[in-house]
Amino acid sequence: MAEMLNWVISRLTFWDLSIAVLGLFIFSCLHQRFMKKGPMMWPVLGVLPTVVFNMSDVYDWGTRVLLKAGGTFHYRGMWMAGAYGIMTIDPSNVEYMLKTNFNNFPKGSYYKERFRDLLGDGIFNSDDESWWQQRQLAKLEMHSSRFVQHSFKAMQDIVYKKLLVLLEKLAVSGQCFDLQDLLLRLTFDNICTAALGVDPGCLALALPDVPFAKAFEEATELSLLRFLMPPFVWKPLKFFGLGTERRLKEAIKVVHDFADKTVRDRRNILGKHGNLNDQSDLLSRLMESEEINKQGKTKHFPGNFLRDFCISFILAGRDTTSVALAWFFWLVQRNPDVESKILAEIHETLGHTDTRALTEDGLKKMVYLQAALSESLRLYPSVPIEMKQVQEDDVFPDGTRVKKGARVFHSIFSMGRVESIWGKDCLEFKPERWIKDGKFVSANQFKYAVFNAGPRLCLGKNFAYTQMKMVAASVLLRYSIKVVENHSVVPKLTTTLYMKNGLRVTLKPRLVNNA
Ligand code: HEM
Repeated sequence: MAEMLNWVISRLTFWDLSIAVLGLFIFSCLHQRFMKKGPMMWPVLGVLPTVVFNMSDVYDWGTRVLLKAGGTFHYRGMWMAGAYGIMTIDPSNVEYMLKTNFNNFPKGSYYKERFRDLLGDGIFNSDDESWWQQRQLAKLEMHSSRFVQHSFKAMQDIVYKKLLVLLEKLAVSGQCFDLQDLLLRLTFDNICTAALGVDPGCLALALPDVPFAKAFEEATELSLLRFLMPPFVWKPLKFFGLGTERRLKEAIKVVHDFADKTVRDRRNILGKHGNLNDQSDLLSRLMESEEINKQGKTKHFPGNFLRDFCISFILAGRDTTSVALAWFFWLVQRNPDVESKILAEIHETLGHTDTRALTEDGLKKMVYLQAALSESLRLYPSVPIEMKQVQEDDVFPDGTRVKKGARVFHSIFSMGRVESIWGKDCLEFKPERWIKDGKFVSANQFKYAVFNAGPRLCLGKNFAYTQMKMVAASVLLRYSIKVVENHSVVPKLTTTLYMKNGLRVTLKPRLVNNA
């Protein structure tokens, strides 16, 4: 037998070997293509080439593949890169991961390692005890009537004193502009005011480049780049301070310096006045909540706690509502019947008030607007895909097995387009699906995971709805929005669902008294 094998090997040529390897390659591709569920996995390169081929329409392609695979598939990344796991849109799997067996699906080291330089151990980048403590603190402060009133007042100021003034100028000039960019500026100013008590001024009339905002954006984008690069590339770049890692370090320094200075200045004010009674932002509230020990000395939060806490908070609330509003305005102008119903509801709510200013109670009454915003987020969720890392081997409710260290993705974008969840009209923009007997009816968290679900449910959900309703109603009441002809509206491939080319629009004032 051994002699025969030697005889065969001695006669093999280079071409024989090449043909054998090619045959094996084709066999493995065909086996994968026809015998397994999910996207095509290539030998050595895993799912990578398939994703690259479908990059131009990656979200819709992903939805098609997930539906064809019955809701869940296994994937694997490049050989030796250690990337493997599953992708799912099965609500029972999502519930299992986000609630039932929550502790086995943390954010995990893969995510945290890439964001640690920017976010430290802030709430958005922590698990276990550290996350839980920050969550309790944030919940307490954010749900206090003081914070709610302060943030509402801040929203009113930003909308009436800045956004509407700017829109008036743009409407009069008839100029075409990027509405998404304005909304991003608005929410950045708003979240910084709520978190730090500082308005960076991005939405000023001249639309300036604000170094802190620019650095924040760059630091986020460059941290995300670490998810696309293998560690053996970004880690040496970081060590030697080269390329993108050098730029990341510089951007993070600007962000941290700004936040550190804000914390220092606030401490000085607290030291001088003994209280921060006239400040209702999150940072001031946290500082005032620091314990005072028996000797009358303050026990400060450790290290960079306050800075990391606020930066995480800004990251969480920065672009999510602005991109949601951009998709909402785009969908509304394509659906004039929806627009008419929203307008009718705004007029009904405002009644005969002279100021045409929206109150908190007024916004709460706007059920149809709430439905239209929820519907828009269903089709275009601000966070399209979420990821968790498996702690210990586990089995999902649909029978899928996952190994320790695997990464589990759930596609919120695809879940919003599943017939078995939303019905045959799942691809249509229909706010009515959220209303029953004149009341807004929420969807099951695990089918509509737009704000996450379970113990890590988004802490800013109420804040976000109030902000979105305030902006949407104030703008639609005064202007009809026209998207520039032939402007291509497509999603950008990143962790937040930006419009890749922005939203180029012109404004037409409505024929009413714009007080
Ligand atoms: C349309 C707007 C928003 C959407 C769709 C949204 C969605 C989400 C999602 C999907 C998560 C989970 C992220 C993760 O764990 O990786 C999350 C977490 C969070 N969100 Fe929001 N968010 C929105 C607005 C906001 C706003 C305005 C704020 C702040 C005022 C905020 C504060 C937070 C915080 C602090 C967390 C972390 C919660 C935790 O880990 O316990 N969000 N949000």
